[in-house]
Amino acid sequence: MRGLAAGNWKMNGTGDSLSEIEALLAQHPAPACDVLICPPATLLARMAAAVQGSGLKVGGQDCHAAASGAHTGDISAAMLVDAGAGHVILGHSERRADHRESDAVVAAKVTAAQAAGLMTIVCVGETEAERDAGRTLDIIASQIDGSLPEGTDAARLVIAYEPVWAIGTGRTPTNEQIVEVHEALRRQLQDRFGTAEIALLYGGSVKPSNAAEIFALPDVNGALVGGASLKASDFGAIIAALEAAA
Ligand SMILES: O=C[C@H](O)COP(=O)(O)O
Repeated sequence: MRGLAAGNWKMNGTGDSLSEIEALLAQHPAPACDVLICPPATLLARMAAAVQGSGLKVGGQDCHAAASGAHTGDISAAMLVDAGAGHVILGHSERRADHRESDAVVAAKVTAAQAAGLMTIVCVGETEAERDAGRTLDIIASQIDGSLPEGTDAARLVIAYEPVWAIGTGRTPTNEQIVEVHEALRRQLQDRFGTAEIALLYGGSVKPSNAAEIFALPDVNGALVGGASLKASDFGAIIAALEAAA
């Protein structure tokens, strides 16, 4: 399956930051893997215009489960599509923590986003306390069960495994820990959807210096990158590592 290097800019970036996209396009005019940037919503339409006709895609970082209505500050899936998005990240641990998003809320968003035609990148991952208690695989299996609603379209699904304790900390799991979780995810998704074609991304402190090693692991089909996606030079090096791993 084609690898996916996805960048999540989180709450970073203004109009000036679009120069990083121009630099990335100059470095990777025709990437041999899928490349996605999810900027803040304020930049989505401008970034979509900037990457038009290139191999680079843009996506949202979240959407509301409702199609429209009285939800101040929220954005619907159709609005993301209208702004040029083809993907949306759902259930990121920062949304789960900052906005108390439950698995059921994430599941409702998956239904709405897929109905609007978006590829959905659903995030799962354990906290450090859960890992220390030996509950990692149970937590992740339960997040997958709860966050993927009946009727989920596997062809519009990507899963990102992001250990909460590895996000933005510079710490990463061991290769064995990543493989253990990705193998469990692969089995669970194969059992439920009857396909091994769902891309599994690893996320959490991916950077140019560790990307090649992570991409060489079985059942790792790419990465969801936070901090290192903000600079074209760093994200470009991660894209190159994924291209080389194919
Ligand atoms: O969505 C991205 C992840 O939360 C990873 O963030 P990070 O690469 O800054 O650790």
